[in-house]
Amino acid sequence: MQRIEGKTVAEAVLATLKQEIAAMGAQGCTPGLAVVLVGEDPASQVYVGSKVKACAELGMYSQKWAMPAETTQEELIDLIKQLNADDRIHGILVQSPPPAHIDEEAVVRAIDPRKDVDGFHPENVAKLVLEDETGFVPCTPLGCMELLKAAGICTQGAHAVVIGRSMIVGKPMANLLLSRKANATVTIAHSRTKDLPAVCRTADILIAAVGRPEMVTADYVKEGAVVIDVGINRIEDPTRPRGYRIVGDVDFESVAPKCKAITPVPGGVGPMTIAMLMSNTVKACKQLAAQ
Ligand SMILES: Nc1nc2c(c(=O)[nH]1)N[C@@H](CN(C=O)c1ccc(C(=O)N[C@@H](CCC(=O)O)C(=O)O)cc1)CN2
Repeated sequence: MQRIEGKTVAEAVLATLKQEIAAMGAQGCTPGLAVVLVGEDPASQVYVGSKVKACAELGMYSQKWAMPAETTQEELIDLIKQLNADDRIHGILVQSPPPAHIDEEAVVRAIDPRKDVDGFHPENVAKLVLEDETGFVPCTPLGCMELLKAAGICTQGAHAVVIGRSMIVGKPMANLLLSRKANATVTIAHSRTKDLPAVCRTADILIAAVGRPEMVTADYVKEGAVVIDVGINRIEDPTRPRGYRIVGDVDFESVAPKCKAITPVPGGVGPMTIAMLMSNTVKACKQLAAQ
């Protein structure tokens, strides 16, 4: 069994980006990212902190906007308009999920698609489906594809099963696997799929993006399959100093012995999400500079 170390792959991606950013800076073009957080969700605060830290480590410009939970939709969209017009900013993202009173779709539509480094804007969704590489692909599925590549997993003709149909992971993941580059045969499964374990057992590559702690057990996995665990779930654990631990959607202990390769949680897909965000911001900077 090969353990796919996302942390190591992410570090390599970031090291390459750091050199590229230094060269861009010498040409007078430093990529800039604006990260917007509405509310005080503890996990979101951690992720936003990691994004700003990654920018600093790479020599990128960043702005962090921490707004109170009661921020109105109008105030948030006003900020986005301001960031759209700011030449120092090439990438804009609003940390998800926002508070319930915010219409996330309307907020995403307000972002200039050329600065939508999360790849959530309908224009970028369309570009992914059309395989137009000028668009931005959501960071987590993009990171999963990089992990498959780094681990030497061939997707050509493979049967990939994606569990989950979210706009952030499941749907873009399926599109990437289906693309003419990857050429996988793709099944998208979800909570209403009949006999989910049986469907998953047909997968050469199983992508778990359900958001349910350790739901995918050994009976979901074919012998020799590749398993990519996208889940990041906090579960209570009084033995830990923080009072919780992070587990994936896959029960690693029972599944790993059956796998050809598997990603751990933590240290698998999560760090790649941040690395791909940095990569998308560099791409946005280059594309905007070329216009
Ligand atoms: N606007 C967005 N919101 C959200 C996205 C996104 O891509 N754009 N993805 C997730 C959260 N996320 C980044 O935003 C993210 C999640 C997890 C990790 C990560 O590195 N996890 C570590 C464990 C971290 C911990 O201890 O808590 C790991 O897996 O090793 C990075 C980014 C939802 N929202």
